[in-house]
Amino acid sequence: MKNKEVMETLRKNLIVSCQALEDEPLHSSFIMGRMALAAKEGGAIGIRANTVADITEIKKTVNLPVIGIIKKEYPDSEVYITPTMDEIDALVQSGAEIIALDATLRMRPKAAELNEFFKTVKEKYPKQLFMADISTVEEAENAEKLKFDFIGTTLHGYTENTKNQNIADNDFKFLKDVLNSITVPVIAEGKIDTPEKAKRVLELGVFCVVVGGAITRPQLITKAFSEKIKEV
Ligand SMILES: CC(=O)N[C@H](C=O)[C@@H](O)[C@H](O)[C@H](O)COP(=O)(O)O
Repeated sequence: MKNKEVMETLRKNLIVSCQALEDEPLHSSFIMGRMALAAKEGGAIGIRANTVADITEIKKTVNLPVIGIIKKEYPDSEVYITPTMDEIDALVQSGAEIIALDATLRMRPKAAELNEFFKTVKEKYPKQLFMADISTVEEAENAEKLKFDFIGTTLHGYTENTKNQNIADNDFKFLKDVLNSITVPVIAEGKIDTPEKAKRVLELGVFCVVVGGAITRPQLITKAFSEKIKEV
């Protein structure tokens, strides 16, 4: 699929994140492939996935554009979503239409800084689409300057600066601030856990929306039920 086609396909649509880490009950590339198929049957137009193994299985199972990431922890950095060139190289090989990476201003492994790192990435892979996973408006503005193709709110609430914050707070105030600050397509991602929230972020003007756990992490879905009934 050409980049222009990918953009057109995803516009105003739903992407489902199909991820299960090693310590999760559904950890299995086969299962992630079936999750992607279920997502497609339900109307998803794209898939977000972690690891080359999962992406390969998903691409065998459904013909949908993929946002690929590799989550990898390094001892010298808090950055874990596609932190280094090793993960970028592997994702390019996997054929992921879009590669997402941590675009916070935190130090990357081996004391690398985002701006220098991403310049090198773009020089190496000028035709690849990239998504910036950010947590603050400042990071969104920086990612726009770096010429990322998409900016996602993925890490809002997951960094030291933003912990305890939720994208839906104050009728999506953070998201509105991001949308007012940049012109690059914004992808709403992270804790969009109801169909109503997905609709609301599209009304506010995001390019498309990614939903993960609320669709593909049954242990979290179950927890929401089991905790609710305890209120009785
Ligand atoms: C913070 C982080 O590591 N987020 C990850 C990024 O890929 C995934 O674990 C999330 O499931 C994904 O962003 C979708 O979000 P939610 O599952 O809340 O709909």
